[in-house]
Amino acid sequence: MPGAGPAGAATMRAAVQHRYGPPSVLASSEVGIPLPGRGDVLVQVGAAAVHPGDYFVMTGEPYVLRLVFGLRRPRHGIPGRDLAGVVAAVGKDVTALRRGDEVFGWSTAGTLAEYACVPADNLVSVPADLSVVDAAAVPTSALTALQALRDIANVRPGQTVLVTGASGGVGSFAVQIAKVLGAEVTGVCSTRNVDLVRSLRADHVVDYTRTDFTRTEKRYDVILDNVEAQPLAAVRRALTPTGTLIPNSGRGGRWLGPLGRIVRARMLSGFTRQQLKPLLSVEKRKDLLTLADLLATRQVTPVIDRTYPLDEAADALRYVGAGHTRGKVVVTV
Ligand SMILES: NC(=O)C1=CN([C@@H]2O[C@H](COP(=O)(O)OP(=O)(O)OC[C@H]3O[C@@H](n4cnc5c(N)ncnc54)[C@H](OP(=O)(O)O)[C@@H]3O)[C@@H](O)[C@H]2O)C=CC1
Repeated sequence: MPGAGPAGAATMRAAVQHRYGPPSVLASSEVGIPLPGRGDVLVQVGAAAVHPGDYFVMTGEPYVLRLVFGLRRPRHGIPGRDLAGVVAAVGKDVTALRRGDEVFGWSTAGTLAEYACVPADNLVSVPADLSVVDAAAVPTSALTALQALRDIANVRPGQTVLVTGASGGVGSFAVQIAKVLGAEVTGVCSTRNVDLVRSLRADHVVDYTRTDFTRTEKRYDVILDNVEAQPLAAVRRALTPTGTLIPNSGRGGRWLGPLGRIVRARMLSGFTRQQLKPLLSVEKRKDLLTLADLLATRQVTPVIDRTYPLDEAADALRYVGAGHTRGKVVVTV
């Protein structure tokens, strides 16, 4: 897009993949700057977070993902969903944002690049004093945690909530959001992350290398299981009689995986509707605004594990794919 890039450049740097595969399929390339449609915003990307979900989409495994993202090769050559940056240009119908605004939000793909085209409805203003890296870390993971705890589990003050993978991208937000909702929170993590999870205001921390939470006497009203290291039936033992378990390992695809497991568990293991609920999180602008408030008032603070420059996006995805991140991994552009 002539005029949008620096000195009117029409091309940009991006992490591009032409086929499914390991992180080495991602190559730093020069490509055309996308053109914003009528309701779109062209964002000059400052930072873009990467998720386990981005890793699965890059590899094209499990295969069922290819039904959505392209059968033979990825439909979107540039991966990446979450971003923060500055508005470089707006489409004809966009009135709420203007060139120069600092924004964060999500796209279906294409954020691992110098510029990304995003529907204006997917973006909100970055709260004052929040860095571009912190803002990019928020959208998908924090929205997932918020919707799981507030909307699906309907967490109420005084309830007991257990979060597995409490040191990870979703878990580190979930611990903080459960506290905001007034719950008594237990985070499950490894020894090296105990202090981190305590610093997120967890009331109790279970080190899974020493204690199996499914084998203690303690019972929880809500369990958000971001790891699914134990079978659902074992985790059910740790629920109160009216408790709710939300599995969220992302295994088998974002929606098909949880739905498949829940149908099987309900049919074969006698889980009730109340005991087991699928997490089908959907990005909503009003939830992003809620999160912007929580960030502005410092009730929620992103945890950043590592940042990588755009040219090393493959290394960022390799690291995320290994599954041991502490908070979020962000690519800076
Ligand atoms: N439904 C949705 O919309 C979304 C789903 N997801 C899914 O949620 C899952 C979690 O995502 P995310 O938080 O980003 O993942 P991360 O990779 O960021 O975090 C995983 C964390 O879990 C810890 N961990 C590993 N094994 C255990 C264990 N047995 N018990 C407790 N903690 C453990 C890891 O640390 P260590 O190994 O050091 O213990 C790491 O900190 C993913 O599978 C992802 O696909 C994510 C975003 C959206």
